[in-house]
Amino acid sequence: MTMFHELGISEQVMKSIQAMGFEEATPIQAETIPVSLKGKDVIGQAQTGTGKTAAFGIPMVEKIDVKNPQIQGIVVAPTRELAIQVAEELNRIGHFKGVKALPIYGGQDINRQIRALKNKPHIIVGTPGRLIDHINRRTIRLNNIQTVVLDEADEMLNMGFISDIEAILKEVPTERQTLLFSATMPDPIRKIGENFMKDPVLIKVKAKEMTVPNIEQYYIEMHEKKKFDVLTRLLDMESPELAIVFGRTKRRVDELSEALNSRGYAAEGIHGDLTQAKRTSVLNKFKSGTIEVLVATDVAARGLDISGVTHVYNFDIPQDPESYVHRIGRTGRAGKTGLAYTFVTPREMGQLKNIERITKRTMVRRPIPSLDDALEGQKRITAEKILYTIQHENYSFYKHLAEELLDEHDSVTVVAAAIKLLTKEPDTTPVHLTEEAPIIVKEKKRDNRRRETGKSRMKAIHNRSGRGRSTSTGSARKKTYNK
Ligand SMILES: Nc1ncnc2c1ncn2[C@@H]1O[C@H](COP(=O)(O)OP(=O)(O)OP(=O)(O)O)[C@@H](O)[C@H]1O
Ligand SMILES: [Mg+2]
Repeated sequence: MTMFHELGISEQVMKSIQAMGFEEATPIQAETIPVSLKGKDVIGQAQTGTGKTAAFGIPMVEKIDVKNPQIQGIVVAPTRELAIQVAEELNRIGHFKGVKALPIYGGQDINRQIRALKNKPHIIVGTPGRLIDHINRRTIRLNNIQTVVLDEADEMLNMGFISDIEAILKEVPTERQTLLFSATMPDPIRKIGENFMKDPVLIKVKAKEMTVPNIEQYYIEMHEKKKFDVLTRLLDMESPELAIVFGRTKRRVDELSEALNSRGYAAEGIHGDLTQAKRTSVLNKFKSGTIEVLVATDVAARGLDISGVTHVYNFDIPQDPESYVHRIGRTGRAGKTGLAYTFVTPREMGQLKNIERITKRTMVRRPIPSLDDALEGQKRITAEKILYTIQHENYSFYKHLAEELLDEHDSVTVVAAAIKLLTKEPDTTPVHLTEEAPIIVKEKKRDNRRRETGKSRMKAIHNRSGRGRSTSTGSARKKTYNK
């Protein structure tokens, strides 16, 4: 256990940390903050939701000279929403010191950003495309930058972004400090990152698994056509506080959110083809609980920190193990618990095994839930609501009517009718979903990372299916197990 004041942090920043409600430093913070304060380049890898933002944010803010009006630090992030979130966190950390961070991202009026830049932010948090735009217009100058952070570094150094990153780093003085952070860091990508760094210190918070232990991980094998019913049954059974459903494509996300709405769920979609205004409004509605299901492409997979996300559903299995780690990491953050379900078609079982091998964690097989399971779940929720009302609310106003009803009917009849009225019965409104092609991986594809013998692979398969069966408790579940 490490307290923040043991890490050499100034009084002003300590005040912010207290105001943010942080008591102890998380392991990645305890390990990286002292090294980073010494000015060393750092590659920091730790599981999702373990406070990597403050791990780079605290030393970054410490290094800023508030009297210097030039941009001294830059954070590059893969999505607009993440850039906004990271800038917010840096502003919180920098509050008492007077350090200002500004998010710069595509889809927002560039002139508005140019005006905001006149306020002389000390740190810019940007998405690559828009940053390059500003560099080319000479509306931001990076010649005084001392610290560069690549958040979600493996994503930023991947094919889609690498040339942008190179273009940005060309503008930054070479005698800078460079920090790379992510929950995942495949070796080949880490090596690319090292080319941009000076004697980097690799700080990897030791963990047996790549995913957080407090996320329960399940998979359900089913045919493509069954997926939507399974999703709605699970939502009925588990009534998540907030849930994220990940789909593979933008079309998928649009169709899924429409289908969920037609069955009475408050859902909206987020993906890269929507206007920024729409993306922001959907995300805000989700944060405030106006919508309870966010349907998303991988645009929402990385970095987003939304409290209250209790469930993640991979409606389509992710393209790669890293995406899996980040998607499910939207729940189970900062020590909270979470549940993750992955839907897998029979032809995609190879991909599931790949994910399990790379994350070093097995998912527990779950049976296909039945309509009865869904109804039972909703009935239980009604009962919980009634009990809560009995204990915590004032219902004396309704007692007279209750007595009148009980004069004519027995109590079980009255209560059963009331439960029926309060219970959302499973809705089977037909919906339209275009089929997605399955992800078929040859088992050998990623074996260069961690070779596995045929024998141990068989053992893994055997263990998993064994565990799946032992978790199917009720008879209804057992019946549907092999559907
Ligand atoms: N020392 C701390 N004590 C308590 N809460 C903390 C601490 N550090 C960070 N947090 C909180 O934990 C949550 C997750 O932090 P953060 O978003 O930085 O995680 P992350 O490691 O960057 O995750 P991801 O890999 O998903 O990006 C945030 O809500 C943050 O405020
Ligand atoms: Mg993060």
